[in-house]
Amino acid sequence: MKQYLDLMRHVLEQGHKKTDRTGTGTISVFGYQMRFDLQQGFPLVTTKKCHLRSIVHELLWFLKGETNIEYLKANGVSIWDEWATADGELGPVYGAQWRSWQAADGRVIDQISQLIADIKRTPDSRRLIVSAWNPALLPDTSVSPKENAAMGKQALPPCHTLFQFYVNDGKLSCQLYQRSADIFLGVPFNIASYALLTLMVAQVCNLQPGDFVHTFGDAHLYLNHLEQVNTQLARQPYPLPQMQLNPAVKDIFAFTIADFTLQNYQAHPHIKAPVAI
Ligand SMILES: Nc1nc(=O)c2c([nH]1)NC[C@@H]1CN(c3ccc(C(=O)N[C@@H](CCC(=O)O)C(=O)O)cc3)CN21
Ligand SMILES: O=c1ccn([C@H]2C[C@H](O)[C@@H](COP(=O)(O)O)O2)c(=O)[nH]1
Repeated sequence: MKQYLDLMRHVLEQGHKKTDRTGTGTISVFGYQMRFDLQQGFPLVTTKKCHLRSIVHELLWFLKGETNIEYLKANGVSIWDEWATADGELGPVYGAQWRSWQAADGRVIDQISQLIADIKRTPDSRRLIVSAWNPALLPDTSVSPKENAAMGKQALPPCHTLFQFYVNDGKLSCQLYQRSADIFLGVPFNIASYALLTLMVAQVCNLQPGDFVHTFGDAHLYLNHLEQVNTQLARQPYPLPQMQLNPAVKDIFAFTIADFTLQNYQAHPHIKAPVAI
């Protein structure tokens, strides 16, 4: 995961100080790109131990189209707790936009089913896109994420905003545009999550995995993560692990946690950091 360490180093060296919504303060750059060849191993950060279970459950939860944290809590995943209402609601976040985008004419669009059908039917298409960015549902910035969720708005506007697939030579690649990226806490999750999604979509479309291209808008290191970042930069990455999917699954919505096996994951100890709310 040299790419990830290079991103951290780049932001430390080239970034500028910037205030932010959470009041924490960041060092930030605008615009950056990483590329992972998914044939070379599964891109899970090795310079700190990452909790793959949370990442897989979060992705399965998006794919179910759910926006209440009940499923996550039932599976011991707490990463969305701080933004949800007492009833567990987050408003119409990723799951809602991916699976049930409400069109002005009353149609409900399942972008994921549409995407799979389009990849199978027209792999050369340049329109293989899923958008989570829906201007009609953006939160009111004068109130908190929880208050927005309670009013039916998104608790947070989607950070992983839009992704596109590309088929070439029997291989499926995916590019994500992430408008805002918490490099220490969020990005290891985002890389692994989209790498996994690419493997899953490739399998159900009978394609081999290609590249995951990760493009950033505001990529930032929170000022209260800098010690953790330096600890990580002093560590040597290990070789990448491999991800095995149950080959019998041919429906993108049929995957369960038991269908994912991570092999040879060698990582340095976990590093704790506070999350900016
Ligand atoms: N500031 C901020 N950073 C984020 O990465 C982020 C948000 N806010 N808000 C919405 C989601 C929630 N995500 C999160 C939230 C918390 C962790 C986190 O605390 N990770 C710890 C523990 C992981 C676990 O419990 O499994 C870590 O060490 O990775 C990661 C991603 C990503 N997003
Ligand atoms: O998947 C995610 C979700 C969120 N983040 C980070 C990026 C920012 O640090 C915050 C969101 O705050 P905004 O003010 O809405 O940009 O969460 C992430 O890195 N990955």
